[in-house]
Amino acid sequence: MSAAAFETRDLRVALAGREVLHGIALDLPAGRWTAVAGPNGAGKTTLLKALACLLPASGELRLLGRASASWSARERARALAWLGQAESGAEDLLAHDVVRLGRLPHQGWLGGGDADDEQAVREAMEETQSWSWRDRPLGSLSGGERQRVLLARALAVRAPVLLMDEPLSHLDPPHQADWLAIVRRHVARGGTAVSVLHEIGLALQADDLLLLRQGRVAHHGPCSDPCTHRAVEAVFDQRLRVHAVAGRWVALPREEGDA
Ligand SMILES: Nc1ncnc2c1ncn2[C@@H]1O[C@H](COP(=O)(O)OP(=O)(O)OP(=O)(O)O)[C@@H](O)[C@H]1O
Repeated sequence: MSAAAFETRDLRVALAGREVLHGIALDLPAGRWTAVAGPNGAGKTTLLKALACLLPASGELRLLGRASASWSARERARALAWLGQAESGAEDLLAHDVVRLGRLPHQGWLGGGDADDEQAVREAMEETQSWSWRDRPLGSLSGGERQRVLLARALAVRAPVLLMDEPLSHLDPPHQADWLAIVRRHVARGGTAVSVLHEIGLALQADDLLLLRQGRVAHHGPCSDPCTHRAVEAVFDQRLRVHAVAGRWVALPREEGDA
């Protein structure tokens, strides 16, 4: 798929009277995984929320080729699944019911899922290995278990576009690897994934890397491109180095005296 999942022109967001995104122009391709990285406060979460229409923004925003404002909330909720950072609430809801929320955009106004909804919920919970604690309240789960339930809720939407802000928080290395496999399967099926990741080594496993700094795009390019690696080093003030290890890219902190 070659169309853009998101196109923005002069996208601006102000929070508490201060502009924090300063005219972002982007084409994020569909059918690829884009990781978003950059220093603290660069505007990564704000950009993701603006793409999801969770924040008011000015400028142009198109989702899957159509002006974002022309989508109804329901259409958008079917097209775009959201996994936010440190989501709270719904502590008393059972994990199973939390994941069922992901099916709401597909259900009639009277609610009540059908067999297809239940199938989507079960598959999403099995994919994130959270099915076995489906009858436990969300508030009783560990940070990593909870994150897997929330990921299952996003997957249960079966949306073509997945937007995830720090999806790996609390996940141990095996479940980080499972998350990578889930994202790759989504993309292999033609889906689009955009994820904010602080761990640069993991971000460099995406197809493309979008680097933000001070509310502006510092770089946008393929993770395999050496220019992207140099841009990563620059955006973090040369405080890390990108190295090739066993055919993958890793970013290691650069200490005083390192070459
Ligand atoms: N609710 C808010 N009100 C006012 N300013 C905000 C609000 N949320 C974020 N900001 C500011 O907007 C800027 C961008 O914040 P944002 O959370 O998008 O950055 P980020 O790149 O995701 O940061 P981090 O890596 O620390 O999570 C920061 O300067 C932040 O202080």
